[in-house]
Amino acid sequence: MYPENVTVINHPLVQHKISMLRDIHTGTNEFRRLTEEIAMLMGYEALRDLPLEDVEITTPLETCMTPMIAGKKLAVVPILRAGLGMVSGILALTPSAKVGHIGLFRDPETHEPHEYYCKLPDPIDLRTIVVTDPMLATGGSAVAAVDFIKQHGGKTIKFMSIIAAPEGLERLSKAHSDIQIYCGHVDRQLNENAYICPGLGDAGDRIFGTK
Ligand SMILES: O=P(O)(O)OC[C@H]1O[C@H](OP(=O)(O)OP(=O)(O)O)[C@H](O)[C@@H]1O
Ligand SMILES: O=c1cc[nH]c(=O)[nH]1
Ligand SMILES: [Mg+2]
Repeated sequence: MYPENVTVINHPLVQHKISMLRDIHTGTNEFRRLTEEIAMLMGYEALRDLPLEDVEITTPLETCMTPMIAGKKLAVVPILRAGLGMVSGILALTPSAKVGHIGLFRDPETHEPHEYYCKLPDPIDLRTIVVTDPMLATGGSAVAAVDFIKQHGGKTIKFMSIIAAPEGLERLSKAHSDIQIYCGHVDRQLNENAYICPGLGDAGDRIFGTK
């Protein structure tokens, strides 16, 4: 039903929390908490292919070889602002991950993304990079962020969004068929202002309490 590089994480806990996130009555505090929890649950799934290596551990009874995550080369890269809300959820799983930032805002008229900040951890080419943004609408911001990471040398990229529009999902998966895309729910469509319907409104504003 979706392109090969797309995974919809339809776990009941994720679906339940997304429904709470959508609710117009969900205030900033709860919205932040839910965004963090959903990111953690999605991260559990999105990171299931992290490489393991056997290391020697001494238990109270004996010494054994037992698996641990190989290397420590993970980077979480939120798309500012809204992607920031997902970072703590991923870091709860991988506390040693480095964090980069890509600042993009969408022009309200043209819906084209504009970059205003970029800082990525070195060596970016050796890291698994998890890009976070709760909303994948037209896909313009996601495509621009992944373009940018690739220009800086990034190779292994996973994109995580909580809600995706079919239009954005198609655009991102076509533009970057070599990355893995994870989303919590695929909504019906974009409206004339390129907002996702039914969606949840403006994720950045709801996370940070701005309007
Ligand atoms: O798929 P697109 O059509 O590009 O739209 C999605 C982008 O729009 C929102 O950011 P916004 O521009 O509102 O910035 P903000 O996070 O600072 O609020 C959202 O967080 C995505 O980054
Ligand atoms: O529905 C949308 C679309 C873009 N950005 C948002 O925050 N929400
Ligand atoms: Mg916004």
